Amino acid sequence: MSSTPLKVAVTGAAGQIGYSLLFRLASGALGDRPIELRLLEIEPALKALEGVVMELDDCAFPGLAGVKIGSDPNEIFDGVNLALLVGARPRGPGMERGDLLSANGAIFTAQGKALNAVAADDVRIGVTGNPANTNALIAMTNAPDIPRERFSALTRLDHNRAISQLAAKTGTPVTEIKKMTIWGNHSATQYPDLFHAEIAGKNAAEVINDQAWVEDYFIPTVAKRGAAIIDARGASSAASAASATCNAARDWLNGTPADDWVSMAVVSDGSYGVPEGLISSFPVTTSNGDWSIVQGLEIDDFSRAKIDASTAELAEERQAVTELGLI
Ligand SMILES: NC(=O)C1=CN([C@@H]2O[C@H](COP(=O)(O)OP(=O)(O)OC[C@H]3O[C@@H](n4cnc5c(N)ncnc54)[C@H](O)[C@@H]3O)[C@@H](O)[C@H]2O)C=CC1
Ligand SMILES: O=C([O-])CC(=O)C(=O)O
Repeated sequence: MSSTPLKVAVTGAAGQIGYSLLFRLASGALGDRPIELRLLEIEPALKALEGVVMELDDCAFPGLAGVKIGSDPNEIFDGVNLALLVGARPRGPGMERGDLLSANGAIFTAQGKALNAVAADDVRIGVTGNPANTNALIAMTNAPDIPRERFSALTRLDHNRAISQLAAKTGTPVTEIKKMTIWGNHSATQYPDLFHAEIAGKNAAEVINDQAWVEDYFIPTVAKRGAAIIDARGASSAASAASATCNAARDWLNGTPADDWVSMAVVSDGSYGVPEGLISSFPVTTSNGDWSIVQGLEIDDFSRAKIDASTAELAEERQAVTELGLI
């Protein structure tokens, strides 16, 4: 393992997710390698961010090699190996993700360009800020010199939510649930697919053996969990989103176990009929910082319709940001 610190940029670092994410990263969520944090915020939030940095200092984290803050992406992204793009306008009560497209498009255009100009050659970019898939598409398109495979949008929170629901339903530890898949968009159209998942080594759909539960409870509970949390908390999920952001980055950099896979929204190569170029969630394995889409899964008519509906929404979002001139 390299002892040179991994340079990790976090945008929106003074926000809700940032307040959980920074402390997880600094305490070793990505592994034993020390990290240097590069924190990007808008000018008015820098004072609050200074307070968060005081708290990071006060934790005396052994693995935190340095912290730099600022509002200029060209300075903050300089030489970064990992960029976690969290900063965006979050959804409030009654808002759909479409409302966020134009509000957030400009942010991801500028950040894509800055990453293209100054990030390290090995940079990996994870987008958490919503609408995450399309924000990642905007950043990727505005960073033509960075390989497209280096961009990913977060569907790991949905993946974790799906695992948790299956664990609760079957009384099984979460560690026994493997090969969960989220397909499509990080939105209410996403398709949490348990037909290839395993519970203690057995096919999850066969263990559950209750299609009505899958259709009427499992899928909507996972897909609408974000809205349920906003409704209950009056603010969108933050600690769980930070946790999933760490899980996704750790697995991307360090690899997935041989008997499992994870869900990541990555650029489609046309696999499973998902239109080429969309950033859509797939089952993936990772190794040495690279991902590959798990191939050869059988997709029945029920799953096909669900995947198609979510990817159609992604194609509409792509069309909308094309018309806005963002890509
Ligand atoms: N993909 C996922 O699973 C999830 C995504 N989210 C999304 O994550 C995003 C952040 O959520 P919160 O932390 O709760 O929001 P927040 O509003 O608490 O924090 C966002 C921060 O981003 C900053 N920001 C805005 N424009 C920026 C820019 N151009 N550069 C740098 N920073 C900028 C704001 O000043 C603010 O501090 C939202 O878009 C939210 O919808 C939230 C939960 C789950
Ligand atoms: O739903 C939202 O706006 C926040 C989010 O992405 C989630 O919790 O999955």
